[in-house]
Amino acid sequence: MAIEQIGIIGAGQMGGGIAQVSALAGYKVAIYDISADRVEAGIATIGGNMARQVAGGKITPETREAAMARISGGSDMSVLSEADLVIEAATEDETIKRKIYAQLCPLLKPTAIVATNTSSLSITRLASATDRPERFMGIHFMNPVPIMKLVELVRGIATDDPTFQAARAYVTALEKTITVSEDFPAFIVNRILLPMINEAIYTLYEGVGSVEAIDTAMKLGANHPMGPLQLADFIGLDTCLSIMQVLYDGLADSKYRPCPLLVKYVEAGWLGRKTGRGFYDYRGEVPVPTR
Ligand SMILES: CC(=O)CC(=O)SCCNC(=O)CCNC(=O)[C@H](O)C(C)(C)COP(=O)(O)OP(=O)(O)OC[C@H]1O[C@@H](n2cnc3c(N)ncnc32)[C@H](O)[C@@H]1OP(=O)(O)O
Ligand SMILES: NC(=O)C1=CN([C@@H]2O[C@H](COP(=O)(O)OP(=O)(O)OC[C@H]3O[C@@H](n4cnc5c(N)ncnc54)[C@H](OP(=O)(O)O)[C@@H]3O)[C@@H](O)[C@H]2O)C=CC1
Repeated sequence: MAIEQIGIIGAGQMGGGIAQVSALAGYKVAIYDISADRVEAGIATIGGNMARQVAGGKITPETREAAMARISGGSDMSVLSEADLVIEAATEDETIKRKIYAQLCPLLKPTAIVATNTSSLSITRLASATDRPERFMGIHFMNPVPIMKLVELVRGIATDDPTFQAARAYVTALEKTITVSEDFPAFIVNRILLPMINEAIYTLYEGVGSVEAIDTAMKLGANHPMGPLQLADFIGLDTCLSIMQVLYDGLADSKYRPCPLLVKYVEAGWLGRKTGRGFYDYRGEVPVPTR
């Protein structure tokens, strides 16, 4: 089926990024979040990010204006009722996602496809919380969406071929590269990346190195664009912890045990950049390590 309108659930960093690239590729986009303020702030951030793209010569001011005009949103879920493809990018919590699908499905066109941007959760299990498991799958973008080239596509056990092909056509129109992953905990990228980040947090926890030493070591010693603790703050420590918990529970192997220090940061509400504090404190002019 042809996809023209995209619905996005969650106006956070991922929902905003997916809305941005979709609107720039010519799709009409409706964003839903629980609070109208959150939707407004999300759309303002997209405007700011597109302004950076204009300043960098990546897009013209006219392209930005036309893309912004294709984006709308609200805190009433009915804003998604005309969507051909809804991409859920709400908090990485299975209970939240299941509640969203229960509310969403009755509002949708029968032909609409529902996708999740989950970082780790079982696509098959999430599909079973919808009225359309055959038209449900994982479309997993990477952060920051406008920059990262990769999108993982993940079928659930019931996903049908037209759904998979429609998702493939949509991601191709965004000029992203696709990898296909089987439906196992955290798929490919996060199965490999998150244990590395968790190990960096253990390295800090055990006093092997400071925040700065660990990040400098991996930036200059392994040529990573960001140090693992900087990247954890960028992803969001709540999301990192959820992914480790899904790996630990789903694969039943103690090597995935979330570091207690990661748990402590999340319990403190120090979730990284999005809350102003994580392994670094972002509230001043330059990020300052918190340990
Ligand atoms: C958790 C999951 O489920 C899966 C995941 O996503 S895991 C996380 C995967 N992501 C990563 O590993 C990211 C690692 N980090 C990087 O690749 C880089 O540090 C980075 C691309 C994020 C930033 O690169 P940088 O060179 O340090 O920063 P910066 O100069 O600010 O940005 C580079 C360019 O991207 C642009 N940019 C960054 N974020 C942007 C956004 N949201 N929208 C538009 N443009 C953006 C900047 O404007 C800049 O453009 P110019 O080159 O034209 O100036
Ligand atoms: N961060 C990353 O690097 C990546 C994350 N992902 C996945 O994308 C999804 C979103 O992550 P991310 O954008 O980082 O998270 P954020 O915390 O930035 O955004 C999540 C958004 O969902 C909203 N939300 C919470 N509950 C509901 C609800 N019931 N209905 C609608 N919206 C809701 C939140 O609102 P409020 O703030 O008010 O709670 C927030 O605006 C997660 O599944 C995550 O695993 C995938 C790839 C990369």
